[in-house]
Amino acid sequence: MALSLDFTNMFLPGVVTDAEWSESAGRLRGAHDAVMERHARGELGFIDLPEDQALLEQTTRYAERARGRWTDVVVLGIGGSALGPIALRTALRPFGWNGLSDEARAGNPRLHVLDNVDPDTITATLATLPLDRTLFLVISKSGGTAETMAQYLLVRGALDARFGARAVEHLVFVTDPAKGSLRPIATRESIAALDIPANVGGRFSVLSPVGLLPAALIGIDVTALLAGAADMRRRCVDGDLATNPAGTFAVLQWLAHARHGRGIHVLMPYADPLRDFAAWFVQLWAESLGKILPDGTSVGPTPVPALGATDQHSQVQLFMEGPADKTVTFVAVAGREARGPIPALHADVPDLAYLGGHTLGELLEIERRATAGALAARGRPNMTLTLDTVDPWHVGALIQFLELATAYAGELYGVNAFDQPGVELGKRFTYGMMGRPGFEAARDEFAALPQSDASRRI
Ligand SMILES: O=P(O)(O)OC[C@H]1O[C@](O)(CO)[C@@H](O)[C@@H]1O
Repeated sequence: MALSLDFTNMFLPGVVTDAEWSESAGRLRGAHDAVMERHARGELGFIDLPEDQALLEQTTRYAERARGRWTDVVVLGIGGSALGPIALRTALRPFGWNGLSDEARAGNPRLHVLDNVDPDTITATLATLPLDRTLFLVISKSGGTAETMAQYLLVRGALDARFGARAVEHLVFVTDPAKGSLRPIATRESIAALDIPANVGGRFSVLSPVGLLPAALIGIDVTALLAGAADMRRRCVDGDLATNPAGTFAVLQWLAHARHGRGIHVLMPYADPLRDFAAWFVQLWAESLGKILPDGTSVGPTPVPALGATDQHSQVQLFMEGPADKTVTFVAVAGREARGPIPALHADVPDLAYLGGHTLGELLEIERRATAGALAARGRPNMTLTLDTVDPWHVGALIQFLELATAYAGELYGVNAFDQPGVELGKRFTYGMMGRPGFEAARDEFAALPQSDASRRI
């Protein structure tokens, strides 16, 4: 099977029981029906993205026209508008844009994703780019996020100064079809603009032009990406616990948390190309599920990113012997056993000699199995998602798997997985302090908070 989930190690003494598992069948059916009802009402557009031919064509047509013109593509965005493009770049153009030789890039541009407003990073990036050969993708669902707008203003200033009226040729916006500040600017100035459907939220948008456009521009097969996602969508077409992999994952995570206090959910790929998927998953799981219930109770799991084997020498000590409050989901990649043969040298040095004749691929997979076994031996629940290979099809399937699982988990936790009210207060304080009109009350509310106390500084 192209993407499989082994959840044997969730059924350990003191963790998920067979009785809980059987009882969960109805629970998943309820969650699935609730998700599908919202979808039928026109919400949760992420479910339609794998089969949205119009958006795929919009994207590929733009990428075709751009072919050969740019050496560098820069995404301006943050959160869901940056983490998806980064995860795709790392997975499918491995070793980073700057690690690929010109030949390996086969004429495709390099992809940079700003993802922050650190002045040093942005200034340094802009200073090194060949502006005349650089395309900037301004990606924002809301079309108004402060960080992205600030990045845009900086870039726009540089482009205007250099190219005058032709600056707009270096820009493409990816945003809501109607709302936000970017759309009217695009219309007024004839800047190319691609759509994020109104019913697709930022962290669920990687399979819209948010992820597809940067991916297509650097030569990733976005048709295969969507085909893999569509296949996963079909596998999750009903709410049957025996056949729905995303539902199974969501139910197990929820049971481990709600029934057994395992609310820290580690995602640990054993494959460098998938390392940034863990960061993408963190936003998806955290921003979707960390919420306040109507009765005032705060709920939600805490996602933690990790990387195998690297984190075996860092976080795994905590996973093994720290508080019994975690689940670990490994992501394995099959079929790499022959890769990276280790030379048989130093036959007289036992600490080295046993490695000779094995391969790096074998070592990595054995280390993953050893860690999973060791955790299980200590009663620490874990699962393994296995991809046959890391290619666009499998990455698309992985994305749709985790997005559907998040939607189901929202129902199981009893929260709306598709809003993020908790980030608003900090934004209002920022606007107030930055002098944005209409946010004077927020500025005053912030000023009235207890201020930093000199006696508590060192
Ligand atoms: O794509 P936008 O609208 O600029 O939002 C960026 C990010 O900001 C948030 O709205 C809040 O953190 C995320 O949900 C979103 O991914």
